[in-house]
Amino acid sequence: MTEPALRVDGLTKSFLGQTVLNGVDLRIAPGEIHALLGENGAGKSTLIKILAGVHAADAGRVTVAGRPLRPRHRLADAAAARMRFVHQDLGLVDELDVTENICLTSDFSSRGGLIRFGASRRRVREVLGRLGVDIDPGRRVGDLAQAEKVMVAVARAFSAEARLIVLDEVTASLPTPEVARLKDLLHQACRQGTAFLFVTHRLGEVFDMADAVTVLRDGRRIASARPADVTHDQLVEWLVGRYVAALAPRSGESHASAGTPVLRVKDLRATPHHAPLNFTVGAGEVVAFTGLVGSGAREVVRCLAGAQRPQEGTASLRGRRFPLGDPVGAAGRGSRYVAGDRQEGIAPDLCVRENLFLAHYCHGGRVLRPRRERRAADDLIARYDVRPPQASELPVVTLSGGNQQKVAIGRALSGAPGLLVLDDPTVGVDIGARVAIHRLIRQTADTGVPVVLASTDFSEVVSEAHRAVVMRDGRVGAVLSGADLTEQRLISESYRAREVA
Ligand SMILES: Nc1ncnc2c1ncn2[C@@H]1O[C@H](COP(=O)(O)OP(=O)(O)OP(=O)(O)O)[C@@H](O)[C@H]1O
Repeated sequence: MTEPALRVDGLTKSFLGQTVLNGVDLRIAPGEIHALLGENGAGKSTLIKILAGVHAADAGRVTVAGRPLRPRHRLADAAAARMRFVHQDLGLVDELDVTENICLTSDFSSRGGLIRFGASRRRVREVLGRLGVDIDPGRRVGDLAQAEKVMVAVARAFSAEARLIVLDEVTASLPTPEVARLKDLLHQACRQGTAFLFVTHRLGEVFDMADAVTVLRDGRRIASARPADVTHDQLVEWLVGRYVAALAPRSGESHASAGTPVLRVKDLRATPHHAPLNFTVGAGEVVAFTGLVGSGAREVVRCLAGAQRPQEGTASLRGRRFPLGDPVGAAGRGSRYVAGDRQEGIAPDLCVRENLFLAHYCHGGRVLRPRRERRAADDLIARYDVRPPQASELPVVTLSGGNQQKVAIGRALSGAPGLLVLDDPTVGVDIGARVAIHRLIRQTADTGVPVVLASTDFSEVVSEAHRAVVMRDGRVGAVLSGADLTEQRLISESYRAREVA
């Protein structure tokens, strides 16, 4: 009988007396794509870090292709067992080309101590060819689209003759069509015997890509199954511990029509590659900018938030000049921003409570008495379901990634914003928090606040936006609303724009 590519038995780990993994078992067959699901803080990253040798388990055993790793194994042991890890930041060097990035970890071809660049490039071309990836090995990685970067990172892991590749939320900010390209690549690698452990919060990807799925909840393995044998509702129940009707997949709903335009943007060119863009957003309207990665949608939203300086353009909010590319000026007009990049969104040296009140104090809010501030922080933690519930005084960096995102959202929504600007607000958050965040965005919009959203998640765009602006190469490809705003149209318009350009 073939040994599993990975076998995990009774893995247990505690941090500061809190049990984070509790006797977790896992089996992954060679050539299998195995999805790992769990709410924020369920223990997925901790499991992966133990596999990688970053954290030592308190108990349990890891066996790779029939050979047990020694207890408290190190990074080098994981590498020797041919496990490779692709994290969300991908770990690529933008300044180097594809060949250099791939050979950095899997060795350059050399003779007599000298690197043979031609031979290295040929080898990389052969690896990319085996995976069906059409990227020139000489291209600078910084010039690639995000989906291509993900493919280079997977190819790099694959080229090291990996037996098991762990993908930690690498699809989190990839739009639906680009996930389909990644799926083809994984299937190519699987045919050659490589197995994948694949962390995602998108249940659709489990049904679309995975051969098997394991669900963790509060550090315990709740179930493992084949996606074909379970329903969406069953997965949700395993994830959150009960059936929650609100977590069923939502299709586009007819929103109340938007009010009169309050935000007017004129001739905005976010970068030298953008065409001038004119748009308005009504009171209570949610306008989404979307498209394939690199379409230029995100930059438009970042200019509004002040996170990026535009080339040119002017704006007004409720009749008053609104500064573009000026974070302090934008905040002074009541704009609140949730950054897509979590590193940008939190102050890592501060605790959760301090992070929650950062915007309040930075914008001249009244100083609260310590006890009142602690109580208010606890209320926000409960409202946004930040875990653990006693997180108030913990350093924010000890929270799981998704819970850090909930803190950033809580900070933006807690005041009374005059404009809400969101960049992929639900990346990395679990489905329960996603529903809660969407509800809060809608409640905020319902009070007359204009909302501008950049999102790579087409189902989010369909369910939350009144209007979607599909961009490509810094230009508007299409504007969709009402019955035209469907995932299918978003996909076809994203690609149609590419063909037209
Ligand atoms: N170094 C650490 N010190 C203290 N606590 C930690 C540390 N790393 C993780 N934790 C805690 O362990 C728990 C599990 O975190 P983990 O990052 O594994 O969750 P996750 O399932 O990956 O969540 P997410 O989906 O948000 O990434 C969380 O409660 C987190 O606060």
